[in-house]
Amino acid sequence: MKLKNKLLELKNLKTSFRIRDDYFAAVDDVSLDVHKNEVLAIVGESGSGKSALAFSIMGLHNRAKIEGNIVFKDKDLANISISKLNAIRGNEMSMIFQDPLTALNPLMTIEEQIGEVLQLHNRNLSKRKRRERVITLLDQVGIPRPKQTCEQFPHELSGGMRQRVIIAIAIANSPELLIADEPTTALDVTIQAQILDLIRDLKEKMNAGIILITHDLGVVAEMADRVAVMYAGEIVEIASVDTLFENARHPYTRSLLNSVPSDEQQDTLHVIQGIVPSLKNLPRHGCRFAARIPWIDESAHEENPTLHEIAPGHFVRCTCHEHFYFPDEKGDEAHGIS
Ligand SMILES: Nc1ncnc2c1ncn2[C@@H]1O[C@H](COP(=O)(O)OP(=O)(O)OP(=O)(O)O)[C@@H](O)[C@H]1O
Repeated sequence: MKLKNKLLELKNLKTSFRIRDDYFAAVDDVSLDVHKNEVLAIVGESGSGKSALAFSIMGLHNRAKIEGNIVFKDKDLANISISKLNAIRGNEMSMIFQDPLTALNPLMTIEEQIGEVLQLHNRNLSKRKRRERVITLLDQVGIPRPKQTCEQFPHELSGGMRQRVIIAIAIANSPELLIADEPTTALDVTIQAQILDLIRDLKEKMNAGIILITHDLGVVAEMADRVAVMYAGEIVEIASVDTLFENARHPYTRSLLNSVPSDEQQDTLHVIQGIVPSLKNLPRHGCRFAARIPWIDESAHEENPTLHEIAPGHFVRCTCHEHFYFPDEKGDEAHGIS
């Protein structure tokens, strides 16, 4: 796939949190690009660093140490003043948060909350024009009675409606980059499909670049152009969505895909056991996934694993993928760690 119009470039991004007297990297040396009119999905288990990555791009970590570069349209967000960052956030770049209740102010009406974002980035907007724009946005995100909803408070709306309001806020100023962190996790399937349609519209009609963080590989298959797989703070594989589903290489990606039952695979479902270690206990040297595939010989791993471009646009970390296999269901004791 030919990609142009780079919108965002992360260069060796490292986000570390302080635990007692030391810093521990939750995002470790991540480099990736996002382009206009592209959905880049970021997948990985809980604790792999997806939200920490998103919050770093938005500059929302209070006390984390951020190293590396976050280049958005030629500005390095990791190294600009908070006032310059505030002019970009909610305007050229915005985020849909996981939990609509905590992201909305319970004491403000829906009109006030959306109006606030509009006003912040366009002080000359008259009250009448602002209200018109709020109503248009609510209509655009599929809220059936926008005028009535304007007067309501968040607790008066259903989960699906609240999530639509969050999206209306996120797209209020037609962002060029949108980060959606598990935007549909809490919603039922029908609402989920509608919200995903809205995000797709934003990409296609407004030419936006979208980072979609999700656990759900079905959502990835439906929405993504490219996929980055994160494990223990690192990107372990990046590929186009078709390549990822047809020819995933990294043992972690393969086990993620293998944990989703498919029609052909009813009898054998090899799930690699264990979880992402806690931040303090992350392995910092060698292949971070090695402990979860102990039946693969140590010599298969690189000493300092890097991302290798094994085909155009397809990057895989470490050489262990060349030697990886799922242990036979019967016979092999080393089926995973518990
Ligand atoms: N503010 C913080 N202080 C200390 N550790 C943190 C902080 N935020 C996140 N972490 C740790 O960083 C690691 C990555 O967390 P993160 O929330 O980014 O994972 P995630 O992949 O988004 O998980 P989930 O899918 O559950 O949201 C975890 O070990 C988490 O406990």
